[in-house]
Amino acid sequence: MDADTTTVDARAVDTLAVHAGREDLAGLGLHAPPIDLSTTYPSYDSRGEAARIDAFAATGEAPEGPPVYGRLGNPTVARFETALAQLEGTESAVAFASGMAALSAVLLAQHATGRRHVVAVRPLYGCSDHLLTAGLLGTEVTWADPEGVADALRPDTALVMVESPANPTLAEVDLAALAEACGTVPLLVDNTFATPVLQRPVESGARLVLHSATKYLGGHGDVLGGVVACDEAFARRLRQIRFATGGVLHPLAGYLLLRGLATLPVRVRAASTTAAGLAARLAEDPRVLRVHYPKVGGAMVAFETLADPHEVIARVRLITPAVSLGSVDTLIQHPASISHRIVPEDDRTSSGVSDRLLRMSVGLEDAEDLWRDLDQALGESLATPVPRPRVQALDADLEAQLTDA
Ligand code: MET
Repeated sequence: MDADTTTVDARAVDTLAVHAGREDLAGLGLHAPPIDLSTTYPSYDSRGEAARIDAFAATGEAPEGPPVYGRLGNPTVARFETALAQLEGTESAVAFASGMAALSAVLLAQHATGRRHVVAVRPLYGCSDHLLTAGLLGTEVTWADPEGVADALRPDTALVMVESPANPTLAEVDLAALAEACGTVPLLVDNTFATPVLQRPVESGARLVLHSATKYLGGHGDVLGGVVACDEAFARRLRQIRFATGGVLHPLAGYLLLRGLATLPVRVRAASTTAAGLAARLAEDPRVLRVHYPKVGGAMVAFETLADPHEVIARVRLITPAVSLGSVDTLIQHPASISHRIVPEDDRTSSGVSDRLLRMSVGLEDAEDLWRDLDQALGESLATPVPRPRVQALDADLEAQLTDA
């Protein structure tokens, strides 16, 4: 693509979201990006193909021209990668079949250097926690508070990993301070919840930015994907891992993700406005113990109720009772039962994922309609009001009192 990078660098996120990855379309006489479903790419020049395979194996650089075979790359997926890299402010991005495939590729790339130690900050999405804790890819993990990361680093530390805002508590980390504490160890920030509309972690010193593209990037609950935005040197290693292990993003998914990016800023801002309003109303509600809403904003709200959280889930009628997030419809789920079920109970609760916590992904519905549904789902007012902090992180003492009661 012939993008003028000086101009592109100066463009606002709203403009990039609409135009990035599509720079060549007018020249091709196209409006919608073409979908290339090829698994293989014919060539009468086997010597040339051998050279291209050798070059890819040696460098991981995306092949010029047709990619030989679908596992080396795909032009439709490449458009999404180009666009996401521009939105995150990185040189490159490498897309995968899911967020977990993307995280696995980062771990494999680092472990291939002989370093298997990872320092991570809880909470993380339950399956990310599980992948590190269970050592399925040979990882040895040390869990640390953000302030303890520097002390947890070892000569064989391959990676520091954090989510901010974190899934599901929406806890935030000072990314610039954390990046400083990491020194030369790469910092991976899962930016799924904030999206590049609200936060660009590389500007704070992160080397790797992870997304479950299934969520806000896709935005409509109809595509699974993952992506790592990073410098080109790391992207080359990720492409080699992707080629060898096969966790590729399907071209149709690439098309849908590029299409989703175009509306990302308007979706995120609209849903964030509604989410902030709902968080404020929940914080004033006597049936709600605690509300978690991040300073960076966003469309995720977490809260704890005195009512049985399973009953609240059972009573929603407009809100969709489902795991996942980032869709146009509002979703609610109980992390201790679903998204974080696989994390051992003690680890879950000690990282703030209480059994009372509900996590809501606010969509694009009317705010009053959503409030009416939440209001009826929360049930009758309590006979005995409980003293309640407002919007803040978990209060361990109060939680203990409630558990004992
Ligand atoms: C399979 S459970 C979780 C899916 C998604 N990562 C979420 O947090 O909702």
